[in-house]
Amino acid sequence: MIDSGGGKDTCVQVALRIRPQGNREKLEGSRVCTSVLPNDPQVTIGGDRSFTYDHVFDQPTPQHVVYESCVEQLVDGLFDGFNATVLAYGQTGSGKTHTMGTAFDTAVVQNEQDLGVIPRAIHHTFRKIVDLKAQALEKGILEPSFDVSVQFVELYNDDVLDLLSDDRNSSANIRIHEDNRGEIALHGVEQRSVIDLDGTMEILKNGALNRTVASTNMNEQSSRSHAIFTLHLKQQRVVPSLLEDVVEGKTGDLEMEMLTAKFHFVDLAGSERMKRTGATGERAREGISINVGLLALGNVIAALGGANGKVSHVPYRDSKLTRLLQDSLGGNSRTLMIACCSPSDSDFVETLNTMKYANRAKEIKNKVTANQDKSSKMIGELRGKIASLEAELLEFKQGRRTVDVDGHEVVNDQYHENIYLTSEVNHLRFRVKALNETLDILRSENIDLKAQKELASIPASVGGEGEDDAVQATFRKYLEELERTKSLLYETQSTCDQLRKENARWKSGAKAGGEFNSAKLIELAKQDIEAKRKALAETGTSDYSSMAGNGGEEDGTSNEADEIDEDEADDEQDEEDEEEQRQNQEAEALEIDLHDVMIELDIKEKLIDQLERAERQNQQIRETYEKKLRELMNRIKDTETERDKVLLEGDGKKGKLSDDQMKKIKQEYELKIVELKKELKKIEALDKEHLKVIAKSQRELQEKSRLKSEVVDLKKAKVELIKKMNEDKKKQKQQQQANARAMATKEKQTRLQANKIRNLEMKDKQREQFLKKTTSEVNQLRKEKAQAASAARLASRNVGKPAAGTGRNTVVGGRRRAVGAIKKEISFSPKLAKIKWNVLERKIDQCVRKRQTIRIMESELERYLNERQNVMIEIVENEKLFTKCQDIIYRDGILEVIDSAKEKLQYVQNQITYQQKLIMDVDQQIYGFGEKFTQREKE
Ligand SMILES: Nc1ncnc2c1ncn2[C@@H]1O[C@H](COP(=O)(O)OP(=O)(O)OP(=O)(O)O)[C@@H](O)[C@H]1O
Repeated sequence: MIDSGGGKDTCVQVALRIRPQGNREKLEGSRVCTSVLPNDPQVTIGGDRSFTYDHVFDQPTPQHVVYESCVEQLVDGLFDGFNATVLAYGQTGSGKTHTMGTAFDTAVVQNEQDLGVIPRAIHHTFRKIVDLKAQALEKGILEPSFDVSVQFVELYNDDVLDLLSDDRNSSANIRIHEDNRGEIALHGVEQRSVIDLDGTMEILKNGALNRTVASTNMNEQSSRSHAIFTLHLKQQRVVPSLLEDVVEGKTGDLEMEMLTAKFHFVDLAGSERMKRTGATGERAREGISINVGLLALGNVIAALGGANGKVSHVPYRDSKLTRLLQDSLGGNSRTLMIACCSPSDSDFVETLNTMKYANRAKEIKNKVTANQDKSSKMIGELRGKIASLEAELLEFKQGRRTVDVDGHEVVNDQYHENIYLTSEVNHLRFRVKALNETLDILRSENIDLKAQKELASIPASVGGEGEDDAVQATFRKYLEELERTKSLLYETQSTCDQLRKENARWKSGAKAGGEFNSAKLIELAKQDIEAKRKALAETGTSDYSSMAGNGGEEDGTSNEADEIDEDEADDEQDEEDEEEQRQNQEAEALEIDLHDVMIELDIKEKLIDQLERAERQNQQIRETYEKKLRELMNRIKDTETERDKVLLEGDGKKGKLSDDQMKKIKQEYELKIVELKKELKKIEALDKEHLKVIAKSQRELQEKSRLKSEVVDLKKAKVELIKKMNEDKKKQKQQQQANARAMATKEKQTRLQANKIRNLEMKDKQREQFLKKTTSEVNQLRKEKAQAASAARLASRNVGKPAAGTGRNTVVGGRRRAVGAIKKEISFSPKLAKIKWNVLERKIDQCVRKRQTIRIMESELERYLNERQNVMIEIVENEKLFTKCQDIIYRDGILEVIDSAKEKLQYVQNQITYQQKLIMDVDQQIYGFGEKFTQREKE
């Protein structure tokens, strides 16, 4: 089972798949050289060499078993944000494309059982999406949203080609990019969004058919490139851990999280031997490129699975293939390598190599973590915060909440008071309406009473009751008219009062030159605009001149030689920083200017608005005046005619109304007319005054149009300024990009230099250690020599006076030690180093010779394999001849030939087995020696 990961070290999983023997192999008489024990992930090759992997699939294993055993769980992990990679490796024709499921044949409809890993994974992904959505619906929570997209590229002759692009030559724009989290991504490659199985399968099929394929001796449809199909999955879902809490009622908040993961399906091109594939020309060139890529991959695997798990330098950058697979090997990905091999002994060497390659890959440790977007969690929190703050702000705006002098938040009483007062106002409005209605009733009653009173004061009429009613009605009419005129007069008076007040305010404003003097304001604004415009023009020219200056400087800089000198690099860096700072300052200045212009525009527009409003007001006032004048004049006219009519009627009814009464009525009317005329005069005077105001506003209007044109100018200036800012920003961006490029090159060079320095330092250290060791050895020898010399001196002094029984022995012993020491001194010399060197050379020579032996044995094996093929052909042809031939004598002869061919076949087969065994033995020896050699080197 694949580990769950979670930031822990996870080993690369390895599965070995042995394909069934092909017809050609059977015809050639190839024997099966691999054996797998049932229910044991172990494979044995050549009878006695065994390898153990995470999974071993023998010849008849169907596609779904491979998928379900080791790929399905990787697809499941994709939905928890874990990256995954499936890597198919193996010799040409070993079944990689078949296993991955990209062997599409336009003529043949693929059987569902034959579907490989990729189609099954796509199917699984879309089925899981539907299931997860249904589960969410069932639980009554927010449905997760998914965004699936695919990429399909091939690495052909170390060029990355987009298999989904119409332009096959677009590789120039494709870049391999490593982001700051160390994730590898391809830029310039089409990433197609997909929504269902059919659409994705169509894309996969089209891409696979675009892949470079050619026929070789080993495979009819041999892939000539490494292909990488990538499935990207973006998922937004409710955080599952919190979901349980919500279901249990512990919390009511659901949090969303964003998960991203990618699944690389890598179908590597098969390793091949030119001799066997028969590749020449273009095919040979492709073969070399394939092998180079695989060799680089092998080096990366070897470095990652290094001794004791210590990884020093991993040569990812040696090829594009390894660079693209950087995440998958030693990075953040659950990786499965499916090593494909042939069971036939004719592919013995390749199969053995594949098994060794896969064995090394088992040692690689990846660090797997879920790609969860931490910011999505934060966004949820921030959204909640914004909502509560908005609600709070609304309360502040409404005045419900305030802050007291101590800075404490308090709920405002005024808010409640306002609500109370608003309801009171509504109530009072209602009351006013009711009172108005009562007033109307009282007024009409008053008129009735007045009319009755007037009538009572008139002596009893001659015309009887009917005539009295008529007179009362006339009185009523007059009195009503009188009341109406009175109320109109009150209204007009109050309007006049208001206008008078307003006029006085305007006048006082004009006198004081206060803030309401629009003419003055406009004047001020004009002056301001002029000043700003001048300032802007000056800034603009200075900007351009400074920019031009910069351009010159830049040219100068770009022409400088690109020497890798640290001081120079620092200076350049400083200059670049200064330049950047200056440009930033300029941009800031421009932005301030733009801000000022915008404020100016705002002020001007507000002014114009104010003027327009004043103009509208004037117009309205003027219209009201004119209306009032018209009305008053009409009313005077009406009252006059009414008076004349009443007097005439009074004349006609002589005897009914006395002269005094007539006079009184006349006087009343005259009085009214005089009052109305007075009013008219007043309004005419006001009208005149208002006309003056209008004339003034006309002048202001002219100012306004001037202002408007200035605003247009200012807007133009703003557009120009924005354009200029954009241009500057563009230039700045280009400059920054150029700087970044230069920096990257410098960094690369620095890195290279650092590497060089490190290597040299290491060598120095080694030399130092060697020197130390040698010096201590020399010192030791010197010491011994000195001891020997002193012993010799002592011995010579003691000559002639030997100690009883020991004298001679001591001398001899001393001499011997001295000679030994001298011998030792002689043994440490260039001669000794030469001997050591020779040993080393011999060992290297031995190793090379063993490798050469393997090569010879391999070609010998190949010779026997060819021979077996020929013998098989001979046997088959003779058997055919035998069945066809009727002649008994001739048939006997054929039988004899067949028998001897079979004997030869047996011999050749034995030779093949022997050669394979030999190869394995020597291979093991070299491996062992190689280990020892490395150890010695370390020592
Ligand atoms: N497990 C299998 N069952 C049946 N047939 C298989 C199996 N594996 C491979 N084959 C057949 O073997 C042939 C070669 O397989 P395939 O093209 O997949 O090899 P390959 O490793 O991709 O080769 P190359 O590296 O040259 O592209 C094909 O005809 C394929 O159908």
